[in-house]
Amino acid sequence: MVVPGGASRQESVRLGLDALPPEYDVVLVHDAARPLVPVDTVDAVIEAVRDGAPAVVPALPPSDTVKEVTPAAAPGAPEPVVATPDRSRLRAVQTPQGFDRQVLARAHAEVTENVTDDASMVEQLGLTVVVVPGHEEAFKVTRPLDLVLAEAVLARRRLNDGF
Ligand SMILES: C[C@](O)(CO)[C@H](O)COP(=O)(O)O
Repeated sequence: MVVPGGASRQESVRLGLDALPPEYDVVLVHDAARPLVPVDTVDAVIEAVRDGAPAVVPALPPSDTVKEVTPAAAPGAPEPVVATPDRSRLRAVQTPQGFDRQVLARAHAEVTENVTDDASMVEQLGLTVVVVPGHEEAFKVTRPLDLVLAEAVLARRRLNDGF
């Protein structure tokens, strides 16, 4: 089933949820921009939801040190650093994000502010979101270099797996 998207990522997810037949109680929200996510990652997300987690995200520890900044005083000016979060507690989150259907529906009914992922809406309900291991091949293909990497991943898969 294909449903026309909305004006925002949240609205598109909500429209998809509204159209979902009643028999499905686990819902995955995936970025089309992550076409190479391995099936094992998808399976791990589904399994964690089936095991009782209200919301599950695949994620990787960042390999860079991450800084929090304040916005630059003028466009192009250097940004002042305000903090360096402890990297061992940070995770770079991917998709598909998995949800108990009722929980995701409640999040979309109650949370109105703009967010960058659905799991953060569940966090705002005060429910626990859990992390399962993500995969380096689940990166977003949004920049020219990502396309080069995607082609390399596909070439390796063709060589190793025949597809
Ligand atoms: C959901 C997401 O992929 C998690 O990293 C990310 O937030 C999506 O961001 P986008 O700007 O909507 O691609």
